[in-house]
Amino acid sequence: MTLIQLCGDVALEPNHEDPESMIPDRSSAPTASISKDRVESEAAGDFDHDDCQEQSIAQMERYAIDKQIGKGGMGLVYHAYDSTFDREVAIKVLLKNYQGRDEACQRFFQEARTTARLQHPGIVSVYDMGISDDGQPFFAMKLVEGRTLSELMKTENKTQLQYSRLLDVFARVCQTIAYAHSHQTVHLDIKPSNVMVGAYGEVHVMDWGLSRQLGKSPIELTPICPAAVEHISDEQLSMILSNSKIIGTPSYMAPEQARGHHISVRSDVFGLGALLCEILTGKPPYEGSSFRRIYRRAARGSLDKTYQRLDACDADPAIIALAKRCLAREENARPADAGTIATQITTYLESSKERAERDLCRFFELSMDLFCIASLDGYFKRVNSNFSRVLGYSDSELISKPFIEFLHPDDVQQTIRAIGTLAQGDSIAAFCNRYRDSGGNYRWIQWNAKSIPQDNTIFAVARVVDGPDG
Ligand SMILES: Nc1ncnc2c1ncn2[C@@H]1O[C@H](COP(=O)(O)OP(=O)(O)OP(=O)(O)O)[C@@H](O)[C@H]1O
Repeated sequence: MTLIQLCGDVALEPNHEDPESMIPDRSSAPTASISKDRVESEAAGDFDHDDCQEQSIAQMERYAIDKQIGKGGMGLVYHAYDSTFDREVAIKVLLKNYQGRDEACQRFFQEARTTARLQHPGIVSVYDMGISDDGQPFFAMKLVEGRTLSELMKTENKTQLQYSRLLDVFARVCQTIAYAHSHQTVHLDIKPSNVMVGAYGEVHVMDWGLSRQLGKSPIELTPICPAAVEHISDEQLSMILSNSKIIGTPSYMAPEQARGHHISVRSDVFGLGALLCEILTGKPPYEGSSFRRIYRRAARGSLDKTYQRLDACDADPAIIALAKRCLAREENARPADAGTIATQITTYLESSKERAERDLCRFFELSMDLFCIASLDGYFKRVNSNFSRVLGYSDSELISKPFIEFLHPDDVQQTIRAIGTLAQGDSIAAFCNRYRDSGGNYRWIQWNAKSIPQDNTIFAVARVVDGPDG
């Protein structure tokens, strides 16, 4: 039975109405499974993920396998110890069901080679590849100790601080993809589960298994006839996509990538927009109760609801506009490449930090109070101009000596006790001591302070009072 008719260069007209309404009721349709969540070209097939429960890898001479730490569309990832270099590594092993399939093996090693060729702090280093002692294709790479962006987004609540942290992660992803674009490589599967944030804040773009090397022109695929995917099962759709060499994850896919027209750097630009959309709204551009529904939305570029969702979120309009530009249905309406987005988001983040700093300084200047940031080991790190006005010293004089040197000798012990209280994480309120001014006179100063012990930092606000009782 012929399931599909592949046609020539057919474009799907984006449906600006609710795409769900056009889909016959197939409430019994299976929901997207892991293997179908991502569309793969050569290796797609009858893989059963339950089988990987039974897959293990024998210990190797160089690598001592510890435990499984991840599972992806093509492989299992293990934590291991590399005895040659005395270090921990991650080892990815091709899933058992793909072993013995030449194309799948080639693609697996191609992933290792591409990742190794791209040398950038945002891409894990590949150390080794080969066949394990028990005959399984594997490659060894830097072990990233951290969490995926999708895990981070689930746990982070969206305070302003965490939101700007996620935007920082996004900027780093853009820089990494920009580097890949400058080496004519497109990733084609940008999504939160393919971004890992390490324990020290390092950001890695993972899973270059679907990446492609671009020539001078975009890579042409085999376009899918829209009618072919209207009334078919998820399994049939998987097969059609596989035959058309369509690759990616439908929830995050550019329309031209999903339709099988072609792929270019602007397909990755859409992927970056999809990542930004999930950071801003908590959801990817396309949602649906089944793989088929999500795929159809992607192929049609049914983005009206996505744009509405973005408009309704409480992010800065400049960032919403950037996300919408990246998610433009028409490729030419998107930013030219990841480098352009990296510049825009970095400029935005720097200017918002500068703005926040400027606003803060204006408040400091308006106030008659003394503001300072100090360290728990007894030095001012930063003081506002009121310190100089009140005490007559320059900022550098105040910062260069332990603050205890300015104190009245009778106030030293109780000040040390107050710092002890702050070091425990407790605040102090209306604490008074005397500071010597540049003329040798002592001024009573009343402090309110709190600390962040893990940052070794005290934040304090003070004012001159007539005596300990004000
Ligand atoms: N170098 C690494 N260090 C630590 N953990 C890793 C490393 N590489 C992968 N992992 C973990 O293994 C999981 C599976 O990774 P993998 O690249 O095989 O697939 P994936 O990107 O999650 O899935 P898919 O291939 O289906 O898109 C990751 O989500 C991550 O948690």
